[in-house]
Amino acid sequence: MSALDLELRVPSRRLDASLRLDAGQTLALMGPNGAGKSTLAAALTGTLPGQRHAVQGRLTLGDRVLLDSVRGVRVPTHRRGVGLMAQTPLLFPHLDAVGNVAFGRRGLGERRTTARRAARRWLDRVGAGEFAQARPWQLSGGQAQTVALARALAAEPELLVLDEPLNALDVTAASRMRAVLRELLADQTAILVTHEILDALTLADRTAILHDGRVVAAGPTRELFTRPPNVFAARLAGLNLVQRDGESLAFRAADVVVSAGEPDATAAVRFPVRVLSLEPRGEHALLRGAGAEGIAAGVELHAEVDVQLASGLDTAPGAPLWFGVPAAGLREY
Ligand SMILES: Nc1ncnc2c1ncn2[C@@H]1O[C@H](COP(=O)(O)OP(=O)(O)OP(=O)(O)O)[C@@H](O)[C@H]1O
Repeated sequence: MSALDLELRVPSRRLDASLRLDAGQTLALMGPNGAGKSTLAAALTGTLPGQRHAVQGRLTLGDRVLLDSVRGVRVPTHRRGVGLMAQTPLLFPHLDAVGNVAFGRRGLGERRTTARRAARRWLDRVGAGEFAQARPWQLSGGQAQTVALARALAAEPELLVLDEPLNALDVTAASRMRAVLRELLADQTAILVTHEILDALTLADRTAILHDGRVVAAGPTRELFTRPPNVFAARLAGLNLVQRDGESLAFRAADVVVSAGEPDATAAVRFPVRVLSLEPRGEHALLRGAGAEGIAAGVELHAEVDVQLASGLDTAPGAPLWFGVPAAGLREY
């Protein structure tokens, strides 16, 4: 297991990011579209087009320097010890699952029988042993992704980069893959690119948020989303956000008190809203409203309401209601 230390710049894509990751930890890399997540992933694996000129900075993995643009050190992709699991499995169609998984080890000079034996072990570990003889076209999306995971792991990478590995999977296949990843990432240094807060929370010790090519927030995952340090983290955590006097007010849907009439002084802020929808969520319901006037005018706000309470309110689309938030539920950025 190796620690990761990077300071990378890709000027053509406006990426300028520094990150550190302890050996054996998983870091979730999050951020809006175009933030630079895939660019950073490709710079790590050494697969960015025009890599030689495009990427500057320093990258160390364990005690090995993989990139140092000042000293002219650039370790090529196949010698980095960085494995990639991409959004789509990209398996070789002419090889069966074992052949695909063994491929990387063969590339490192291992004998065919030894490589295939190791490949079978990895297929078993990811729960894909039964597909060993299958060709890629005989596999479902989820099955092919598990084979791709086995292939990435079979090369025994010091760092595993997973670029939105659950993206193309249906709900059942994604749940299964999440369970497999949870077990395998426990003692693997890894970077997981994801848009899903659930994946960050279940799979990653730490999370870094990229915005416009910069790391704008980083920390232990649970802490980052429970007490978002800034507006970028608050937005990803799904908090309500309203602008006031150049500041952002953030609050959780669970902290909103919904009422038919204007809230009393227990609410530090109050917003008149028009109902957009009421969506049942077990004992609670998610009430979506649009701010009707004042600082929240036109802003979509969410409140988590008790179904008993919701049943006593007029929640038809367009109905007027009030959202109030006590001081304890407010964060200002
Ligand atoms: N092939 C490319 N050629 C040139 N610029 C690119 C290319 N791909 C992405 N970019 C630019 O690089 C920047 C970072 O994009 P990148 O794809 O890394 O973001 P991302 O965070 O992975 O986004 P997404 O969540 O949509 O995958 C963006 O400004 C984007 O327009």
